[in-house]
Amino acid sequence: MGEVDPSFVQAPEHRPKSSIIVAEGIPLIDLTQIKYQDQDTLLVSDPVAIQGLVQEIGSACKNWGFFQVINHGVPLDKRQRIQDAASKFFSMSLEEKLKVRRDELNVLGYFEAEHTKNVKDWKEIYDFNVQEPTFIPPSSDENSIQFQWDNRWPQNPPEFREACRDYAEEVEKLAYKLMEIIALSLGLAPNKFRDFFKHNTSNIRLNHYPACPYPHLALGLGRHKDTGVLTVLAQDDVGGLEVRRKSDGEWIRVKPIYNSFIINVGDMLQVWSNDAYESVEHRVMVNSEKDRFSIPFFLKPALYTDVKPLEELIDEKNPPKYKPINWGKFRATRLLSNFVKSNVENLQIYHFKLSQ
Ligand SMILES: O=C(O)CCC(=O)C(=O)O
Ligand SMILES: [Fe+2]
Repeated sequence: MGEVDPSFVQAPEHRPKSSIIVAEGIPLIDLTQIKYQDQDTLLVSDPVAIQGLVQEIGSACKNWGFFQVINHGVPLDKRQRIQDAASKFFSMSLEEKLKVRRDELNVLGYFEAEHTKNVKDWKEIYDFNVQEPTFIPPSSDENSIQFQWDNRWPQNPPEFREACRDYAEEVEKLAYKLMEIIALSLGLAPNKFRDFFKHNTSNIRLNHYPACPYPHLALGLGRHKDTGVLTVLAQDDVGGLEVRRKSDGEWIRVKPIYNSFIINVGDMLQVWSNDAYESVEHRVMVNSEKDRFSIPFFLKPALYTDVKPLEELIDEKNPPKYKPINWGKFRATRLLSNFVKSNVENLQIYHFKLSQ
């Protein structure tokens, strides 16, 4: 088996425990009621009809920051096609995959050296943006780095690009439906968030966690919070995702449920909601026998968006907890720190907290 490369080894306090808590787990929510809605028509022609669902999703966002959905309306064949394409892509030679490798300037494509909290993850990934081309606002800062946001499509497998695009279209619709419900759950107009996504920077990531001989030392993905607004994650049947339970800080394993999606609140929704909903830490265990694949869709606003607590949610008793965060700058700073391994913590939303 040989020695493990030390760059993968987690500090003892962050290593996986030998006992797994499955417990109650994150809430499971049935979306049958909104399954057939199109994203162009508001759901709330009859808000009373979906009141129960709004409440369920609101409590899940508040108490867990995570939930799982079934009967979500994303066609299974499109999910299967992207899963197959991902598996074929990752099974190609490293040389082939490196042709579309991400670097300091090209932020999309293949990457096999990601560090989370400065420890290397046991995984390889492929990122693409959902909106092509990504809308880049003119920069007012001459010194800012001009990243390349163009998708870097591999030549093989030939069906890759189409499978990615078809799936993205469906999962994006689901994300917008969920954002309407989330708006309602915060007492906002259902279309409150819509304009933020006109020039969105949402992306999809294909994750491949190869079987790992050191499951007690390494993690597939170290503990982190998602920076965007909302994540819609498809995981396969291997399992390994753990969520930090808000009530007591325990790591709870998310049990795979066939054809379900895992939804979680991202940092930007935490800021918009002025901490009503929090972005929760999660991490991924590796498996010593099986490879695991997962596909998160990260809903993200336009680069020019200044994210700040929404006016409707603040008043004298509940003053804003954050200074405005320019999404483009926040993202650029994080991209730079993710690329180089450094010993300082990368930029987090609490750096923008206002003292109360
Ligand atoms: O693979 C998973 O289950 C989670 C992936 C994840 O958290 C991420 O890519 O941000
Ligand atoms: Fe994540």
